Amino acid sequence: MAMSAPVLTVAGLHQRFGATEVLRNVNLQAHAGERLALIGPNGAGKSTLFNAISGLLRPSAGDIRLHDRAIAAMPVHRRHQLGLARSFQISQLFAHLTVRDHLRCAACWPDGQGYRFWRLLGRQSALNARVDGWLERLALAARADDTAAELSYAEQRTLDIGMALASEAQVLLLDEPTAGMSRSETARFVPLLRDLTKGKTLLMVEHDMGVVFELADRIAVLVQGELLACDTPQAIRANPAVQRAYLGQAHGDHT
Ligand SMILES: Nc1ncnc2c1ncn2[C@@H]1O[C@H](COP(=O)(O)OP(=O)(O)OP(=O)(O)O)[C@@H](O)[C@H]1O
Repeated sequence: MAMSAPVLTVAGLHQRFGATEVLRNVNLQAHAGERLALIGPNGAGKSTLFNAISGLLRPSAGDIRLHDRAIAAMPVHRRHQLGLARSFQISQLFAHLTVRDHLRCAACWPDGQGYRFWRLLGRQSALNARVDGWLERLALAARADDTAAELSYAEQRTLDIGMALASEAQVLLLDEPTAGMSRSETARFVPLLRDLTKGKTLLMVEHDMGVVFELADRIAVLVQGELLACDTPQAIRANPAVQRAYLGQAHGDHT
């Protein structure tokens, strides 16, 4: 994995809000098929980094590259067209649209048709077969004709992530994927997420250290806007600077 060219590169990233520098010279790479978790204390700059990568913020300085394309100045939809999708902590679903129709919308995206043609495309059997496949993989087949509002919170998160996957995004940014879930929902969701995202490049912000250590291939630790370390879970667990800055307390709290 370390030999492959990075899929996502953050290089020398700075983010200032007025006089306050919230991110300072952040350098990060994610490789194809790698699951990278971003952790750090409250206010460390995790959401700010996510916002810069997904396109909600224009960095003050530095580069963000998707494969070899510079994306730091691109609007969100262009990044999505290039295969970068973000799932939000609060699901971005339409309350009255069914699960099947959500997935149908998302599955139209790679055909380059845009959302407005989804009704027309819905008649096509290839698209329907693709959507049926996603319903199975997401374990949402029994909920296909229910509206998003009728789903449990965990099912809504699953659908939200499923839409990113159905749009054939290769790089997924997941904003606290298990936040708000009960322990049993999290226990069911983590293996599902692992299975669904196999082969995808994943960058996630997650506060639950149990989830982080179970899912991540590498963990990036952000402290006060600077990247303190980025390494395997074992190395991060053993890193004295990380323990001092954050993990000693947080790991004990969450697991
Ligand atoms: N638009 C903004 N304008 C000014 N300051 C901001 C803005 N957005 C974030 N900040 C500040 O930047 C710092 C980092 O915030 P950020 O939300 O990125 O941290 P975080 O690591 O995601 O925290 P948490 O774990 O609590 O979500 C905080 O001090 C926050 O107050």
